[in-house]
Amino acid sequence: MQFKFNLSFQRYYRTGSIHHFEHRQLSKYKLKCGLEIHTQLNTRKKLFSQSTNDPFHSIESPNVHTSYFDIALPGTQPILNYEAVLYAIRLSLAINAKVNLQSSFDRKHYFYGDQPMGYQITQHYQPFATGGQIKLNRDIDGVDDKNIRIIQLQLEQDTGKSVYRENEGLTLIDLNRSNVPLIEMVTQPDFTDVKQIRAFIKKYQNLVRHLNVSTGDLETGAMRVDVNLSVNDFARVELKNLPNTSSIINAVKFEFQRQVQIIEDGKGPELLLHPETRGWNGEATIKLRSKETTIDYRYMPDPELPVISLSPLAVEGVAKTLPPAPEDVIKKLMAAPYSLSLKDAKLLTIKGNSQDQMYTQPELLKFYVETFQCYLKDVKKSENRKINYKLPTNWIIHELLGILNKLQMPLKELTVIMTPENFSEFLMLIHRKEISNATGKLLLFHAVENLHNSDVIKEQKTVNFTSLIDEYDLGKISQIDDNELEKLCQDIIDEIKDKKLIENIVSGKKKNSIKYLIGLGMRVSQGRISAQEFERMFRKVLEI
Ligand SMILES: Nc1ncnc2c1ncn2[C@@H]1O[C@H](COP(=O)(O)OP(=O)(O)OP(=O)(O)O)[C@@H](O)[C@H]1O
Ligand SMILES: [Mg+2]
Ligand SMILES: [Mg+2]
Repeated sequence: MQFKFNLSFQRYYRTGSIHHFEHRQLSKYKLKCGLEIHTQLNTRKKLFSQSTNDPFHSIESPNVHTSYFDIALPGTQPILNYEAVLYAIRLSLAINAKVNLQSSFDRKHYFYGDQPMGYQITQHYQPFATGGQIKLNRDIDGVDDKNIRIIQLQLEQDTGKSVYRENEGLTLIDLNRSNVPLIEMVTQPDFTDVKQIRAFIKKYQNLVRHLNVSTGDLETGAMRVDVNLSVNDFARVELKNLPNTSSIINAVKFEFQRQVQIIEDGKGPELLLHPETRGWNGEATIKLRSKETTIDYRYMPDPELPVISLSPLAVEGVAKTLPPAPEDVIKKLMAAPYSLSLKDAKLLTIKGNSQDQMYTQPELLKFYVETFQCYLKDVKKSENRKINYKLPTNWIIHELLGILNKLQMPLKELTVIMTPENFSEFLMLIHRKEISNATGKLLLFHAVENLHNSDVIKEQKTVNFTSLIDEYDLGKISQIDDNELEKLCQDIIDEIKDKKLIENIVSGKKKNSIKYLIGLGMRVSQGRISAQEFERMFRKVLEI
């Protein structure tokens, strides 16, 4: 039956008739979803041992970050890592959850090869924090305003990893991940469509990165999302092992349709009465286990771990160190005087993928804000008082970061010698039209590259752009003689071997190829003559 249904679903889907289906029928079907999100904390040590918390070396070097406790040698006992407790307070406060001053650990029993103790230490009866919410916001998250309530947060251990070598009939066990601290955050079933789920995951991911409690990466498994889903209040189905956002979204879409179809066929009472757990094979959700085979975890308080007893002062202390929420920073940047676009404001606030960045968001934001303030002051002193709000972002986000990436130079290193005052000096050269954009790009690149390769950094002298312009001979030829420019364009045309190209430009067959000529001109003139000037002159010379 199941299989038959899947085929008919595929047919619906592929022929596109799903749209009719949606309009005609779907309003009758109410989706209800709740999420459980597991996040690895990036503390230095593991949750209950002194091993290094570094779960991502498994393939090259399995089982290197393991203590006797992590591999469950009999007689070893857990000792709580307080850093994890501080991280948990941070995250709880950031989502307005109530930190419980007393919380405790419980054992959740199940048998699995990568779970050597035979149970996982979690918080079942008295979780770490309760309540709270995350608000989805139309202007920032791109979905209608919606409040997602949080049920609770609990601290728990991660398990080890099983590596299956099916053709050899082997399962290898790697315990580097065993006992890595996790926070499980559980939401109320408040989600009513898939866009809210996508926005929420992104927002929560941004938050844990912003708070510096986790890398938040889904690809590495540092963040793992389980989705609980029901339709019209039939039993909830839990979707597990969803490796990335697109599988989460596709699995939810599929599962919703599957349940709708079952209800349509009148089989809801028969098939959707019992909770079940399903996985995702890339095309369909597949049954992993049903209620009947659900394990009885035999939860019991862990007798080896005392209750976590927090003083209200500890919680207040952490509260004082919390950075402003990302969306407050974004709103501020989008308002005057910065007036940034949502995209640029996000870039300055929200950490992207955690790997290989030459800067942290707070460093970048500080540099931007300070440069912006200097630029405002400098503009007030200049003749042209019209503020170009985009100038600081364009040059910092779009140009400077590109250069730093190319040179693999950290922003921190650069800002010692290229201060916000210096950078504003550079922006003013463009503001006053003393140099063109193209020259600006060259100048900035040379300046950063030189600093990168020289001893200036050690001497900690700051950069002086005005003298660099002379040094590199980059002054803009603002009053270029038309005859000279004409000769330059003629020379460029004469030197082109591909005469067909010129013919095609003239005949209009390949109009756009004139850009190639302009590019050559810009290169020859080192960007000191503008593209518009070149275009005008090439057209004149070629008589088009
Ligand atoms: N009717 C429902 N439809 C959809 N989701 C639901 C429904 N009822 C509860 N949920 C969601 O199911 C999730 C229950 O998670 P919780 O961690 O409490 O229990 P669990 O899944 O049984 O335990 P485990 O941690 O072992 O997976 C919550 O996210 C909740 O919002
Ligand atoms: Mg669950
Ligand atoms: Mg759970």
